[in-house]
Amino acid sequence: MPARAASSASVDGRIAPVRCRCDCTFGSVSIRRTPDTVADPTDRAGTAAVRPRSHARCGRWSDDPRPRAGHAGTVSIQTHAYTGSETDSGAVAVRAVGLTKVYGADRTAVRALDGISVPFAAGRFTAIMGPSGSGKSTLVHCLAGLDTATSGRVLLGDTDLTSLGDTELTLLRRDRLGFVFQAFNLLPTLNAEANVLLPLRLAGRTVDPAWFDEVVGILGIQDRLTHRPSELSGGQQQRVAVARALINRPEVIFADEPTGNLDSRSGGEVLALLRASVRELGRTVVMVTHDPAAAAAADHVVLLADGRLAGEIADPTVDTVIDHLRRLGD
Ligand SMILES: Nc1ncnc2c1ncn2[C@@H]1O[C@H](COP(=O)(O)OP(=O)(O)OP(=O)(O)O)[C@@H](O)[C@H]1O
Repeated sequence: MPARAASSASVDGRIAPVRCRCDCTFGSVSIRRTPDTVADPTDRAGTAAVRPRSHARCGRWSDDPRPRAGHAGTVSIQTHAYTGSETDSGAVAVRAVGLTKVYGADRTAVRALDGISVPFAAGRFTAIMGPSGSGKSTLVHCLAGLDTATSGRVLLGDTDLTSLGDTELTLLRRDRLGFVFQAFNLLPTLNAEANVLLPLRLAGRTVDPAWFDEVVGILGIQDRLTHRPSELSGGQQQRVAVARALINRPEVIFADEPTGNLDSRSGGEVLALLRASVRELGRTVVMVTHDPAAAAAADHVVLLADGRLAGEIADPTVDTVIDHLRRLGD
């Protein structure tokens, strides 16, 4: 099923109210690419001139007050922005509470996380940044149940991950989380469709064809579904990985340097798609990155230094991110 289109109007680069034909829960997205598109990761909305801001679940519409001139060559995603109650109410999707992680022991001990407490808002895109060795990957791995903390807690909604055994953690990761890694981590013997569907197959769940079509439509991989990873570009492989992360409608998608192996164009497209996952599909994304342009695609940046929280940036731009990193000595 192709993504449904939203009707729109744009006057002199200003956002005009639009009426959409969406009938899904969180709203749908229609992606239009012009032949000469060039991804612009600093385009925070990942949109062209018109970005309807809607309350997709109740059908209310409003103007985006900010003038938003079209970015030449931007990945053009015409959206129903997700402004659901989770975001509005400030609900937290996942939270670290006094989290400490020590690798090794005695003289070789490394305190990668040092009692860090930080919430990650539901329905938002948060980037984690900081100097090399500051604990970014360790934090994300602990939040995602891929690594166990030495002390402290990780709360996914009401679930305390640190109280779960290995089997429970495996099931939780499978059922409630999505992952996007720098190295794509696709299974080479499976085609793109089978890779996307893998989490559902492992869970013994059936596929919702409408959701599958919507996800692959958003990610623009409809015509690559029969290809194996070796037959796809890096950017296409990462699109498949994002689709796989979305297919089980996870509460949180964790991304560790998702653009690290991509050229700037493909990286920008993947960032726009992660934003679309948040704004159009109501997901929560937590992403580790070294790239200020990638961080500027997020709603919020959490800064780490020496395993501790070292600052936060609301509504980051490339300049504010670089400025904060400079002050951290990165
Ligand atoms: N398995 C491990 N065993 C021992 N020390 C580790 C291990 N993993 C990470 N560390 C150490 O923990 C600290 C934090 O590492 P981590 O990879 O989380 O940092 P990072 O901020 O993600 O770094 P980078 O930006 O370089 O990827 C570093 O000093 C690192 O050397």
